[in-house]
Amino acid sequence: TPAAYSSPSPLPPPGDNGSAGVVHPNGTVQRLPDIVIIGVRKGGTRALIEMLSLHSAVAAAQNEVHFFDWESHFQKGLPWYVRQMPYALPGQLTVEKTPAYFTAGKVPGRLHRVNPDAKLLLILRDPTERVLSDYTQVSYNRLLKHKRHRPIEEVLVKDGEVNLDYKALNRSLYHVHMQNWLRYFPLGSVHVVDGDALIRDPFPEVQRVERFLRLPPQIDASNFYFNRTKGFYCLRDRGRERCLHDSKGRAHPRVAPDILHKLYRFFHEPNRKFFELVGRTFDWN
Ligand SMILES: Nc1ncnc2c1ncn2[C@@H]1O[C@H](COP(=O)(O)OS(=O)(=O)O)[C@@H](OP(=O)(O)O)[C@H]1O
Repeated sequence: TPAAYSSPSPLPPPGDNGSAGVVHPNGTVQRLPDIVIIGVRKGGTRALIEMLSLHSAVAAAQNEVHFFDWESHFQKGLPWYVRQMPYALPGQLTVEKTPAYFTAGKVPGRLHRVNPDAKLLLILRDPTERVLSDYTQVSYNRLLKHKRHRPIEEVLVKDGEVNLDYKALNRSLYHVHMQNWLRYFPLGSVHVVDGDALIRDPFPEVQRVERFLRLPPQIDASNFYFNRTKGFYCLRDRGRERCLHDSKGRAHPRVAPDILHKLYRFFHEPNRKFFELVGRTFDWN
């Protein structure tokens, strides 16, 4: 009832997510997501949600919703969140992706209160590669706004050491953020997608996601084809071919080998901690 949302907290009391759906005359329903792609920023979240949308039992939100991490959105309350969701057919699972969720401290607790049974997809890349991708995106946006951007070496290193003040570096400390998620969600609720593998050969990774979500296997090898111009796999959906937007798959800056090695070394211990947390290793530098 609307009164429930006029309380100081934008969320109803725990266990009450009765707001959960808006049913439309055509039989579709907008409801809280069953699946949330929580990140990581630049991990391949767009590719993942597009690939998952190939499945007929998945309805995906088009835009990043930023409900749990942006206060201005969060204050609008659950009914607003639900209205950002796609129109799902009966039997379809709803999914949204907001890459910033993974590294935003308040998100796991908030999401857990709304849907403790949510299935979480986390797509990760080699942490160094992710930093370079993050840097590339930020400098590209600054360039568009005619703002100055600092050369990569200047942001990565300070007084000869890895610059811990650089925010993009923190976002690649996967164990720190994962620990925060595991305070609220059991490991079994999180499936980690190997973002580097998804770039090289998406189909097996997508099959693993299908299995985790207990979806009947439906996505097929023929849904993917390598586009040599783009240099990435693109999608074939009922005969129609499409690649991701040009903002996906940008060239990264060249970094001096000694700095690159410093970064690899820096991430070695955090990576080990992450592998321990999730009981699995990844092929990172
Ligand atoms: N098939 C396919 N086509 C194009 N791009 C692909 C694909 N699969 C994964 N990727 C990688 O996705 C990276 C962008 O990640 P995100 O979508 O998570 O970025 S964002 O956080 O939403 O901005 C993007 O990072 P960059 O290469 O650094 O641009 C891509 O490497």
